[in-house]
Amino acid sequence: MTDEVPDIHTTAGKLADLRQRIDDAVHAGSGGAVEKQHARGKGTARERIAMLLDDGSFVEFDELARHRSTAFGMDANRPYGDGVVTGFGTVDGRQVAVFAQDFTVFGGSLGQVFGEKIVKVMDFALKTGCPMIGINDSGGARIQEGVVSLGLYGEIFRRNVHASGVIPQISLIMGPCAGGAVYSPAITDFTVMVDQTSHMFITGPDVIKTVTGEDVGFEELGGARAHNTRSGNAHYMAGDEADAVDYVKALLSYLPQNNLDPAPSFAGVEASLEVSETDLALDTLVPDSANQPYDMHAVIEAVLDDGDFLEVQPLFAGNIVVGFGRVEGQSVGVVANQPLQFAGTLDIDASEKAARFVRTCDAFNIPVLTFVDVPGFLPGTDQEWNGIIRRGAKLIFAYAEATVPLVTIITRKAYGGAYDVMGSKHLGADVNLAWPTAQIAVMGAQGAVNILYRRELADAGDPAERRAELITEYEDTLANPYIAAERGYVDAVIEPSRTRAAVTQALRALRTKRETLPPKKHGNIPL
Ligand SMILES: CC(=O)SCCNC(=O)CCNC(=O)[C@H](O)C(C)(C)COP(=O)(O)OP(=O)(O)OC[C@H]1O[C@@H](n2cnc3c(N)ncnc32)[C@H](O)[C@@H]1OP(=O)(O)O
Repeated sequence: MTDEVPDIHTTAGKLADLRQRIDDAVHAGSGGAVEKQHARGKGTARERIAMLLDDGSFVEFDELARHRSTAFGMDANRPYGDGVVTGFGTVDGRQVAVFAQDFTVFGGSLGQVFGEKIVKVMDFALKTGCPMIGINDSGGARIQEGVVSLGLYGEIFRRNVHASGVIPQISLIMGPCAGGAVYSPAITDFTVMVDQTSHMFITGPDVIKTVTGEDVGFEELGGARAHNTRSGNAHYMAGDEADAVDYVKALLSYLPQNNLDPAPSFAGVEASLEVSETDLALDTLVPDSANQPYDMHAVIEAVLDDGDFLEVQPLFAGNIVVGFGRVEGQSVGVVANQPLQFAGTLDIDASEKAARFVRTCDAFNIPVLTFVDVPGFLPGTDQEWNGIIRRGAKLIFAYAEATVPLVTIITRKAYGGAYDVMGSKHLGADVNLAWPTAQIAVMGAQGAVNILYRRELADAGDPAERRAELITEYEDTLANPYIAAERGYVDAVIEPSRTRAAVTQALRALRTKRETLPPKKHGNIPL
């Protein structure tokens, strides 16, 4: 831009003045700050928005907003935009609202005007019913503005809560996100972090060192890997910013604009119900030995269109697998026990991961497919004392209150309380199917025989031989799907190769499902 001061008494001058202000806003961060940002492998707020939105679709709000703070000499530095870029645009032609915190201006710290801009765009998303995408890269509450900053955080959290279950909310963490600032992403539906360049924590390494004496670095404490593998706070660990943005776009493709919209569907896709080669492979998937694992991904991919499965939280609680796919072009959510990890047992992390996912699907009108191979809950004092009772109950709560179509397929084990929990008929599933390899019982044969025949085994001449006989008898009598089928607890026992066709037919029939729960203020899910 030229240094020439435009004559604002003329129309041409007024236009030139506007252009100059816009240019100043676009270049609010200093050259040095932008260079530092790029050197860290990070984009600027505007570069990130450009990566997310369809070309030329971005419409900005409050580009010329500036802070009114005078403390600590702040009045000498009043950049346009105040460190956050907000507005709306489209992703694959569908509207989204967006804010991107700009670390190159005041470290992306949140002051009053910054906060008001975010509040405004959130209100816009809620009243127009479009997804809200937040890009976080910030030093947190703007220290110079004190409690006003904290107030605005509270305003944002309240809107996150009110928007929860109404519009999809997705957080990208692309830099620091510390202190109270973490609670906005925590309330949103999905949090995506970038490996090595993003951090989230309530208290940082220095405070931790002072208070507890622990030595821990940023990355170990709150990096993308820590939150994707240990805490479960994040849903995807991206290799870089482009990967993170691609994941968010993929997520959006499965989600409706809001809770009043049906989930996206690619009209005109009609699945063949003929058994295909991929379908046939399922007939030989389950090993003869009940102790041998197999990869549940094979089943999921055989059922979903083109085998496309977008896994959510793939690095956390691998004993349960959750994610999105499509059946006949229609979005579905998948919840599946994974025999490859802890034999697919349910523990606290798996229960909470699946419960949140089922509730996300239910809020956004996405049918849930559940694949069951679960030997029970993970035993141990660690699990009991950390609250597997109340935390495992969340999964029951989530299934029982879900009113979207629920289709459950038992591939092998469905033992004990875990049988009930995993999308059983009794919790309200619509169509329940079992493979002939299903074992639906109170417990596995070993445990059952030890309890039922303790005295007989103690007295037996050859206890090992007698135990083997009793185990076979138990397996032949109880560890199968037919007792459940006799009672209608499963609607049909099907050959594995018929699974895709059976699921497709079930979902076709359930498209018109309407179910409502008794009116109430809200349930009281055990938190
Ligand atoms: C509710 C809450 O949010 S509580 C949390 C309050 N926030 C904090 O405690 C974090 C404070 N900030 C920091 O610790 C560091 O700035 C970090 C770790 C976030 C980033 O460190 P670096 O990448 O080295 O960046 P650096 O510290 O140079 O910050 C960049 C600029 O942003 C400014 N800045 C960073 N955080 C803040 C803040 N919270 N308030 C005001 N200015 C800030 C810095 O003063 C610096 O300004 P300058 O370029 O004019 O010198």
